[in-house]
Amino acid sequence: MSPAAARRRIAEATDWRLYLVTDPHLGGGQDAVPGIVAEAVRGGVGVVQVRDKECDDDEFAVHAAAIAAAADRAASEVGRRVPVFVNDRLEVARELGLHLHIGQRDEPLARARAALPDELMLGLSIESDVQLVEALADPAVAPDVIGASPVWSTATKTDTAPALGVQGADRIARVAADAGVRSVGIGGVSPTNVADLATTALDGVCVVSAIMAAPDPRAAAADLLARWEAGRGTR
Ligand SMILES: Cc1ncc(COP(=O)(O)OP(=O)(O)O)c(N)n1
Ligand SMILES: Cc1ncsc1CCOP(=O)(O)O
Ligand SMILES: [Mg+2]
Repeated sequence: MSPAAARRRIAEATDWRLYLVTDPHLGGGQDAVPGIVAEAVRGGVGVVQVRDKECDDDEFAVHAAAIAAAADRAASEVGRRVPVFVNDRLEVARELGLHLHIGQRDEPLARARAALPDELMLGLSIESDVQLVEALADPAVAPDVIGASPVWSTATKTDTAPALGVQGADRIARVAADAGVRSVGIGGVSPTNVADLATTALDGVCVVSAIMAAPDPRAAAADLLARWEAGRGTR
């Protein structure tokens, strides 16, 4: 099997329903994050992204390696595979052999795809229909997953494009699905609105504060997943 085919297999086998993006501030500091991630995986998180906008690449690499090890251990306890993405930092993703998520103002898509080993997934933030058309134009460099961003405005990240809303996220998810690309919705997702997104064509939701700031990350993850499933049932 070619590395690109292996990557497609990983994307197909991944449970995208609940995707956690880490935040050391909300989690009580970098050292607390691996434990939170492990608990969140035990609660049902299927994908993790390591995000820290402040530290340098060397510190980030140590932090990401600790999170990836914690996610792996917790995933094997529950008999699953949980892919780990690095936010923004291409060189760290390459160094650690982790997947990469980039946004519209990060490394250009074609350059990131060319620099990332073929077996590693590439995620891309999509803020508009036009951005998605551009991202899908060349299947050789198209992302493996997109983050429809932001669905709702959020205090966790204020330098975002205007909110897409449920309908905007659904429109983007449908176009992505037609191209065989997975999609998750990010921004303001909480227990009170996750079921609304489950009625769309999205493959899942992506959260930061709903898990990182929760008193019990495992219970928070299980609750979000149960509400997603309940909403999915009404589709
Ligand atoms: C899954 C997912 N979707 C969107 C984003 C946002 O990425 P970006 O716009 O590059 O912003 P930062 O996260 O880098 O501040 C994401 N991280 N993950
Ligand atoms: C990283 C990111 N990208 C778009 S919104 C966002 C933050 C989402 O955080 P929360 O889940 O706490 O609203
Ligand atoms: Mg980014």
